[in-house]
Amino acid sequence: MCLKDNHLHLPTLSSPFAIEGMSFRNRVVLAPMSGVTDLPFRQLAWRYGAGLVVTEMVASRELACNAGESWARLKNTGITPHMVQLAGREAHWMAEAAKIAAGNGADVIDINMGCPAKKVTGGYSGSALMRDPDHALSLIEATVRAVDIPVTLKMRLGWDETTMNAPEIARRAEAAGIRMVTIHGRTRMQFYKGQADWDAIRAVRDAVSLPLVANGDVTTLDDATEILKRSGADAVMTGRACQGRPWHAGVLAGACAAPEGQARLDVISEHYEMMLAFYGMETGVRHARKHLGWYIDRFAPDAPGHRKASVLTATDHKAALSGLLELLRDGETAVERTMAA
Ligand SMILES: Cc1cc2nc3c(=O)[nH]c(=O)nc-3n(C[C@H](O)[C@H](O)[C@H](O)COP(=O)(O)O)c2cc1C
Repeated sequence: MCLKDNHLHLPTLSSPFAIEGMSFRNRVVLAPMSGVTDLPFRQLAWRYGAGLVVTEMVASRELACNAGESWARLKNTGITPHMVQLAGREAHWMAEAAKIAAGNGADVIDINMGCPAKKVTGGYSGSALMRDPDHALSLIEATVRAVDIPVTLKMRLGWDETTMNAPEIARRAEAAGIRMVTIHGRTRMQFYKGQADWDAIRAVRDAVSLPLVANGDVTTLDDATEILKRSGADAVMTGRACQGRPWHAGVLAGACAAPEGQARLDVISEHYEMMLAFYGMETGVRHARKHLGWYIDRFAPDAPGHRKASVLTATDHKAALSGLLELLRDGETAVERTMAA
């Protein structure tokens, strides 16, 4: 297909798209992010109009053995479809975990083959699986066989620049029954360095006819349009750009306007309360700190260090929230003053 044709057929971000057996309300997907896209965050992203949201990765063996925080990661209320991401290195545990997830309300299982973290790749899961496509395929086949809900796959371009095997794995995954592939346009060895290579994702487009989601450094509407054009993908996935603005995927999809002023403070307060309710007071206060930090960095970037630190170290939830709101109000006043000058 020539570029001109491709441009003419560029899908609109706000339009629905489908995988076999299921359709999604638009083409902007919130990326799975461990420690970030917990249930409160996903609920907000969903309410503001993200087309699809994905849980944090759930370690398959832990889930099957009832250990760790896996069960909390599996929870869902009010989001349809419920897409659960599983990570693991053994076909047996992936299959067991997939059955548990499906039995507990998952509508889609996503297999994580993209995580670069040493803790994960050291255990030969995440992107390490891309180094051994035969083994990766055995995991995929076992997962697909275990459940009768759609199974999707998220991976990188390859392990490093000499082994860009995403097209080969995608082709084999399609034959094994995978229903959608997401590609982060970096290799594992790049971690998060440099720019994601949106053009390189096109090699996967050319290899499979599955629905394809393109990911990596999508922040603005222009980025979202450009990654679709360059990769030939059907949908985009955005991750870090949503930190400190859970509504952002919905904004990119044209489903909502970014909240401003008091409306923004209200969402942020609600997010805080949701985290306290989800994790319990003590863990909630600790867990919420990274989100508060992102809100401050985004909306009060010039906040004095000592005020930011006092919000982020507060152990009392009321003190943390009131300190945060004060900082954000001051941040807005500073922006208004700059604009008036
Ligand atoms: C804090 C953090 C946690 C992540 N956790 C996961 C995860 O659990 N599963 C996964 O497939 N990818 C994970 N990723 C990768 C993202 O899903 C996404 O592929 C990557 O951030 C690139 O997209 P972006 O440039 O829009 O952020 C994580 C990324 C970040 C920054």
